[in-house]
Amino acid sequence: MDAVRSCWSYFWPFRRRTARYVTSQWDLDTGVARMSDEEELVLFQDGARITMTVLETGIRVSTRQKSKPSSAMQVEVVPFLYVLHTGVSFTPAGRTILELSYLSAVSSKLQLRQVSSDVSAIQGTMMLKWASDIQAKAYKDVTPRRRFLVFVNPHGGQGKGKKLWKEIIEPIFVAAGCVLDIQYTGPVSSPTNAANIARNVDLTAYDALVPVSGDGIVNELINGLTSRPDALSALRTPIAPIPAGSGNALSVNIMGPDKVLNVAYGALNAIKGQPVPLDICSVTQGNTRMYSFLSQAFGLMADLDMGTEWMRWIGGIRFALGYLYGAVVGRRYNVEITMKVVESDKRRMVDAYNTHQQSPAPSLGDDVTTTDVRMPPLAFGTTDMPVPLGTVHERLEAPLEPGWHTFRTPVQFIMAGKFSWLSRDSMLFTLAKNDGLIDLVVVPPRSAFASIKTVNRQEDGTFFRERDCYYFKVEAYRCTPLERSGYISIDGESIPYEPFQVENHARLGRIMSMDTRWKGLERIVLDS
Ligand SMILES: Nc1ncnc2c1ncn2[C@@H]1O[C@H](COP(=O)(O)OP(=O)(O)OP(=O)(O)O)[C@@H](O)[C@H]1O
Repeated sequence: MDAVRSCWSYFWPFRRRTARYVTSQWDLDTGVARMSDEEELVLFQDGARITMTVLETGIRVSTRQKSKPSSAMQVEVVPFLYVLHTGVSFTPAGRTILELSYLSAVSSKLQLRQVSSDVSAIQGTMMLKWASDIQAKAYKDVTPRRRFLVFVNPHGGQGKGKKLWKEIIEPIFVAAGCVLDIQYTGPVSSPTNAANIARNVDLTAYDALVPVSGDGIVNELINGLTSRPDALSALRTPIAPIPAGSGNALSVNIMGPDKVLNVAYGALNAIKGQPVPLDICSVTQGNTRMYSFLSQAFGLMADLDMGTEWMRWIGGIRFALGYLYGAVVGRRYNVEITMKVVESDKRRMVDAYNTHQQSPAPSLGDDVTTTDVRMPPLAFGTTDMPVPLGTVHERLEAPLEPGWHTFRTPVQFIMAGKFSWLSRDSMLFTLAKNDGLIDLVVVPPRSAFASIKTVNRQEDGTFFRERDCYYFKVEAYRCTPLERSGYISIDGESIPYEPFQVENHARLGRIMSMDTRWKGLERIVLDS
């Protein structure tokens, strides 16, 4: 073999001639599909010659337009993850048709590509094996043809939900052979609100609930599922969010801030993702119990969300404008906050975060199975009951001993959350790990200058380092507004401006994700 190779290189001019011969053969191409011994498949579709070679990690797809033989060949390696479907069908007329659909990453947005080509000239069994091998690699750990209950919010984000669904997401699901039930959601007041549907639907018919929306519909789905008599088993139906709202925080935390711009990636996540556990928080106001999976906000951070609803049409930038306005006006909010602190030392929290990032992600198999399907009782009661005040502080301070602490103090804002990203340009809970605890950030009143100066620190996740950013890991907390009016936001939705209490329930829900870890900073290095 070596001798042949050295002969070959010695006669290099023949190599060039052979190459030319291959090029000229292009003109003689008959347009008949063929497969070489190396399993290189040559197909013809819409005036293009497509050559496919199966590699270890995916398929190399080389496309050349027949009308322009001299044009450059477009070559793309499609990872198996991006392959939606490969199959062979036989027509009544005796033709063999290969169908292959995949997401192409050639342009900045993932694009659906579909090949459907007559491959009758290739032996049928050979073609079947080729297609089924690829299909098996494309769906290595996942069942193909998932059954989805899709919730399209036509009103979500900038009102583009329906268009995104029709033009991008539905074609991808259809190409992947998914079985679809589609519900267009209505406002909370209507019977077609997402919570109502989730409360009543037969969940055994679906592999996932797919909201084409922002976080508001996900919140409604979770509240609908938790209100069922079979709440705990219902919550195990994975939710696969597709970012079509204005904030889309859940999707950012699954896919990362760049991929979240790509709704096709969200569709792929629904098709190929695996369920990962999701903590859910109980929020009580008197005898009302509701659920939150993302964040709770009080003060400026609630005002900039709820107070800018009227600017929804401009997209996510409304949050930035709301923040700037509040900072310049210098609003302060008097509050009493009581919390059960587990950790309040930033250095120790950073160490724990870095250790978590390096250790294997917890799997669903670690979950304790229980026969009880109702929501767990409240460990810390409701706002109707006295809460242990613990040590009472008249001003903010940290670190604190673990246990109950109460602050009575004016604040600029209080925010509690479960994930690093609040939106694709805001990382407030840098140390969050969705790990059974709630990350609670309390910021005292600040000058407009200090607020604006640190805006970019919320973007890059360094805000928690600010001396006046008090960062706590808590099991539960109660927030009592001491002013008459304002906003409280739960997962971006407004609730009455009254005391509210929050406690965490670990791993009750399921979210579909192609990553076993929630997105956040890889590693945090604190200055010495
Ligand atoms: N057909 C509809 N018309 C009006 N409002 C609707 C309709 N369907 C749903 N809604 C309401 O829209 C609200 C927001 O939905 P969604 O989460 O999709 O978008 P968003 O709030 O823009 O996104 P984000 O929470 O990421 O900012 C929900 O509270 C829901 O009640």
